[in-house]
Formats: sequence, structure tokens, C-alpha cells
Amino acid sequence: MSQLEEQHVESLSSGPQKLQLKHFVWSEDEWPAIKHNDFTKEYDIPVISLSEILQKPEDDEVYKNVCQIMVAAAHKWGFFKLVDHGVASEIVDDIKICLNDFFNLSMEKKMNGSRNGSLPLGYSASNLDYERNLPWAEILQLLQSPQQVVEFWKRVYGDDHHQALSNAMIKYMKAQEELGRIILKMLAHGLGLASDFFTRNLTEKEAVMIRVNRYPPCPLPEKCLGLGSHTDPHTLTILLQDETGGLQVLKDNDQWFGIRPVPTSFIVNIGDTLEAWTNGRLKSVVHRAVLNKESHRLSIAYFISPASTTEIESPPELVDSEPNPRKYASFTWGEFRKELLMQKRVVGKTALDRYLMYR
Ligand SMILES: O=C(O)CCC(=O)C(=O)O
Ligand SMILES: [Fe+2]
Repeated sequence: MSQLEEQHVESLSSGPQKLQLKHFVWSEDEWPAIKHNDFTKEYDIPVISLSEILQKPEDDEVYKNVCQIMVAAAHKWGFFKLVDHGVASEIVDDIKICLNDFFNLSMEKKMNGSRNGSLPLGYSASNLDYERNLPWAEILQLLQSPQQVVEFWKRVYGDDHHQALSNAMIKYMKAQEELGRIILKMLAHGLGLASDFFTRNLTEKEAVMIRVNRYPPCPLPEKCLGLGSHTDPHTLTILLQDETGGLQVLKDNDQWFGIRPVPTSFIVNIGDTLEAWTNGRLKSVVHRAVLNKESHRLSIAYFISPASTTEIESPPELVDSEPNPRKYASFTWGEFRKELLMQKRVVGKTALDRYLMYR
């Protein structure tokens, strides 16, 4: 073991245990071979602009065309970048500033907002519960519930100072909710479904979750990971990443490539639930977050889910006996979420396997 690996990791030690760098070293088969700022020309996910269509009716040819492009990207890559999305830049700038200020607080202050219930909500830094392959990250998870957001920021900043933070986060969630509806309508339309096929089930605000990841600089980025390879179990993710770079996506199950940050864009990716819902037409693709030695990196994932009782079953339009038989048994989002909560973490693309009809 090198001396470096004996180093104490102050930025991520939240409990009584003094974590050392060696605790964060991953198994060798997970070590990232490409760096956070390695981007290839050949591969990158499509960029989709909404500038032409935000005001257009659904029968407009331009609208239809962009819906088709979006479905094609979600089918082939499972990911796309969204620009000209209509979310005001102040809303995005405000939330970034607020969250960076929060993560820059002392660990003691941040721990005022630590997870304090059975659900994984609130602030947490890595801890030895993970046993191995510790993610090199600080995480803040909250449901889309204004009360919960206010309560969290009050715990951290006190009654007098929480207002700005609470407002910034609630505004951001609202903007993401609206954008999520636009995207899900476009995907439904592009798949030949009623355009409210997905959105009519978005009736339970608290089914939606925000997860903020802050990755401190890491002395050993070649052996550690911010977030290991996984798919998102939810329906749709809208991700904001800063300019640092670090999100990598697995292509054809064997090749990692980096997603180049584009200022003011969001990254949209398909979750497992939407893959099952569309009988595999839209793909939930494995991704991870890699680290760097120099700078902190912030990403904000907004995970959209339908009401817990929503039956996830692909509609007849997307199923035929040949060549697209039904791939997944139907399940409710609530049932799937409960099983996920019992698992400590999702590794690779395995969560949905339990519903596969043919193995
Ligand atoms: O930090 C990133 O770029 C990825 C975050 C992510 O995949 C997640 O939170 O599920
Ligand atoms: Fe993810």
C-alpha cells in the first residue's frame, strides 16, 4: 500500500471513523481508463434544441420532426443533450451557487442536514456502510416536496437564513418539472402514443427526487470513482453538470466515452422504468462519474417518476408478437421503488432484470 493510500480523507469523513484513501480504491475491473476530460470526436450524444418548438402545436411538422429525433436519440443512446430548453439561466445559476456554498460549509454544519430517517434523504458523505467500492462523493437527496426542502435548509442554516436556499431549490424543481413534462410529451408523441400517455401519471409530486452529487478533488482518480456504473431506475433523468467533465456513458456494453459539458445544456437520460414502459424502445444506459485531481465537480440529477400506483405496462402500440413481444411483466413504480430501497445500491444494469419475461 502506498503512503498516498494511507492518507486521511478529510473532505469525506463525516462520522467517527477516519476514512483513508485506501477505503475509496475500487476493484481493478472498475478503474476508469479514460479521464474526466477525455472526449472523443466520434462519439458524443446528440444535441437537441427546443428553440423551434416550444411554442408550436403538436400537429406542427417541425414539432413532429424534433419528437422523432428525440425518440431516435433515446433509442440509440439512451441519452441526449438539451439546449434552448426554456429554463431561465438565473434559476440554474442560483441553484448552483446555493449548492456550492452548502457543500463548502464545514462538515459539522453540513451534518445538521444529515439523513435522519429511514429514507435516504438529506445530506450524506461516503461511509463504510458501503463496505467496498466507496463512492468518492457527497450527496444531497430530497423529494420534490416544498415542506421537506424548507425543513432541510432550516436544519442547515436556521430559521432566518434558509429562505434564499429554499426558494432557489423550489424554483429549480418547478422548472425541471415543467421541462420533464415537455420531454415526456415529446417522447410519447414520437412513439405514436397519446401525448399525455406518460405525463397523466405524474400526479404524485413526492415520487420525484432531486439528487445533488458533489465530487471533491481526488488524489487518485485512476483508481476511484465518484459514482460507479449504474442505470437510473426512475423514468426520466434531467441532469445538470458543471463545466468540469466526468460523466461517462457505456456504449454497446463495452466502451466508455465522456460526455462533453455544453454550457447551459441539460443532459437527459432514460431510466429503467421508461425502458420497461416502452417495451425496450427507449434505452436505459449504464453510466458513471469519474474524478479529477484538481477541482470539485457538481451535478444535479432530477429523477422523474409517476405515482406509486402507476402500472408500468407497455401499451399495445409498442408490442407485437413478432418482432417485439412483451419483454417485461407489468409492475407498479411503488413496488419497484420498494425493492430498490432494500438494495444498498444499483450496480450496472440489473435492477429491471427481475421483471424480464424471458431470460
Ligand atoms: O455526476 C454525474 O454526472 C452523474 C450522476 C448520476 O448518474 C446520478 O446521480 O444518477
Ligand atoms: Fe445516474
